[in-house]
Amino acid sequence: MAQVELRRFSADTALYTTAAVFLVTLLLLVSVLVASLRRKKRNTIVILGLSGSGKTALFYQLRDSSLYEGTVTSMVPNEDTFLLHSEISKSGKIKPVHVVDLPGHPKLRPLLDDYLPKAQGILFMVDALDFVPNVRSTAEYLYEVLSKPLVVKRKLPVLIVCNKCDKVTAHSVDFIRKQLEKELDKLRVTRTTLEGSDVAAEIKPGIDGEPFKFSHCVNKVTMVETSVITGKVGEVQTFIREQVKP
Ligand SMILES: Nc1nc2c(ncn2[C@@H]2O[C@H](COP(=O)(O)OP(=O)(O)OP(=O)(O)O)[C@@H](O)[C@H]2O)c(=O)[nH]1
Ligand SMILES: [Mg+2]
Repeated sequence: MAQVELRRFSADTALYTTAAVFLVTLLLLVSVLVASLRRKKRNTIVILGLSGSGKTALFYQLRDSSLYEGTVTSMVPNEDTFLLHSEISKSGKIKPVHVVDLPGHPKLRPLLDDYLPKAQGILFMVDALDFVPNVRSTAEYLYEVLSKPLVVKRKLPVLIVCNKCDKVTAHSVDFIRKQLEKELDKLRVTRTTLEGSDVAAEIKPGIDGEPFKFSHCVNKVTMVETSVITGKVGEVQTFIREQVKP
């Protein structure tokens, strides 16, 4: 009788040990998988916008909190992987962000297609001071971005950064939003009547038959006001960290 009990006891122990080993192995496998998926997650933020809107100035403000006094238009992409300057004093392991500042020169626009596949979010900069004369070209560039199949299908978040708000004559976010929505609405009609392979590949942003609104886009499109020159870029940093988790 005692022998039967002993045998049952050792059988139970063997069963529990096997189950425990199996569970630990499973847990280990899951954590390795999660870690490798986290590592593969994109950490690139792309800064776009017309020439002179302040992309390079923002890049240096984010990286070094330094004032970029340059007046030279960029001719090559400016990129680096770094911790946002505002996070440097934080303890613990923080994931660095890869920031790419793409030149606004129209001839260099095709570079966009090399960088967008790596992007986790887009900062689209607008010069709020010199906005009215450039509204059409700003809307055209923004349309190009918002209608890219990659942007729509991957639901890439776009933050429209209305820069240079330190100047009293800078336009408000509300004004810029209304004007851009109006222009994008017109572009939806004219672009679809154009011939050409690029246009054919575009996905018309917004809801068909309704006036264009950023809130109708499949991807999240939001707007903020900044002054790169005075360091008022907090909402840009928040946006970056929403896309690239620390
Ligand atoms: N007042 C004011 N000026 C700014 C601000 N941000 C940038 N600037 C100025 O705007 C000008 C253009 O800035 P850049 O950063 O070179 O512009 P960019 O978008 O990189 O232009 P490209 O390289 O030609 O595409 C520079 O003279 C900056 O000093 C700002 O917040 N306020
Ligand atoms: Mg530049």
